[in-house]
Amino acid sequence: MNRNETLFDRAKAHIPGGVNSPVRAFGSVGGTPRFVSRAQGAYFWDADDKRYIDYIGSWGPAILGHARKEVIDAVKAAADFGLSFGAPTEGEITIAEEICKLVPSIEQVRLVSSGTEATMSAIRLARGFTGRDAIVKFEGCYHGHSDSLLVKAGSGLLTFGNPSSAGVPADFTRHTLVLEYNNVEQLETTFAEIGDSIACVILEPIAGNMNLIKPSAEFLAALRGLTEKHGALLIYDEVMTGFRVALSCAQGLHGIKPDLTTLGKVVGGGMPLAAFGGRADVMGKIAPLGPVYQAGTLSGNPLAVAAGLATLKLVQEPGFYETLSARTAKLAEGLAAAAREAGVAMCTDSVGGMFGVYFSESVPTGYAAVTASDRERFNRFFHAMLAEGVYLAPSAYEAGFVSIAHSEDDIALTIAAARRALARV
Ligand SMILES: Cc1ncc(COP(=O)(O)O)c(CN[C@@H](CN)CCC(=O)O)c1O
Repeated sequence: MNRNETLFDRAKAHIPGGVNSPVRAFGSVGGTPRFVSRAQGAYFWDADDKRYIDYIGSWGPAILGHARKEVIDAVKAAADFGLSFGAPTEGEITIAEEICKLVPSIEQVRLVSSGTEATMSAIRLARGFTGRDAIVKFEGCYHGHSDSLLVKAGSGLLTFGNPSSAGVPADFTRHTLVLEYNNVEQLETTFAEIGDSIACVILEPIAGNMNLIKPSAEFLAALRGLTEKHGALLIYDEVMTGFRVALSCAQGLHGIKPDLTTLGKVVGGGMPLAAFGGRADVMGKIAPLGPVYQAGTLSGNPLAVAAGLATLKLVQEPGFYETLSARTAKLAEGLAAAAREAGVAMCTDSVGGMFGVYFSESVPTGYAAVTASDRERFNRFFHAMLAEGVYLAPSAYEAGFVSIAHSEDDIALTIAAARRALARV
């Protein structure tokens, strides 16, 4: 056995499934997870000291590449002054000011420690602000694992959701309606029927948890118009897209002003920091100002704030997103060209530093199309690329991520590896 296999066996003795987050177990693609021993820039090395070009980047946070010196130094410096105080610090003010400057729809922001906390809190706030219980999400969008969001679509259009996880009482999901992403007509019908009882609609404004799926302009316009008309709040879950697709986030690309936004991943630079924020009148309902309770021992943790501030400073460097987007597009186009040359039905898409690889004839526009793609062929491609030293997301239903540390050479090496891999799948 190699060291990854030995470590996986050892991990399973005391950690359920051997991992601290399910997707890491390679359950969807099979095989043995790679245990990271160290990482630097675009690369990580596994327990057998094999190098991989990393296209997960911690599922989005590592937009600067791993172990970026300025971020590491900021965390080290902060650590010398203490790790956590349970009392306010100036750094929390500074990062709140930076987030509000970069995301104009956010007038007030509360820091938390994970995307799940951010979306759970934003939904509770929307319910508290509107006095309504019903919420709307979309099939294929993931917003973390709070009970009211672990829901699969009900049988009919206006039938509320059923739990998608054991341990979630049906009662906890009976206020959650699950609709189809990009389905404008269904959205219009739903709001016509029950719009005045909907507290909020939450969506990934560019989906990344059913692979990369882009919204149509009509869908975005309908979301904003209908929520406004019926007094429901529009929550943009930008945990993945925030500062990933553009400095102004997905909402800046769309020219849409949501009522609330959730952030995570990039905003914490790889440390446990996430946030929810938006309209001041809505945020004014959150404790200690208002009746909606929310709290956290490690919220606004000084080391996480230091990593986030260092990251937000560096992504504002001139040309950062132009370079990142161009590199990511070059990768996506190169992979698609390699598939055409190999006669393999694989296509790609990208936006900012995110990309999607689909084993289908055309780029999917929603969940049903993604699930119709050739997952088995993706799994073979995943392992062929792993053997080539390229680490893609271990699931056909996840997006990939490029960092500013991925060089033109890394992109060229990846495309060359794909040519060899596609000949074998
Ligand atoms: C749009 C969006 N919203 C919320 C979350 C939950 O964030 P966390 O609780 O994992 O920090 C996520 C988490 N994303 C997954 C990647 N598909 C995290 C990886 C994992 O679960 O291990 C997200 O993508």
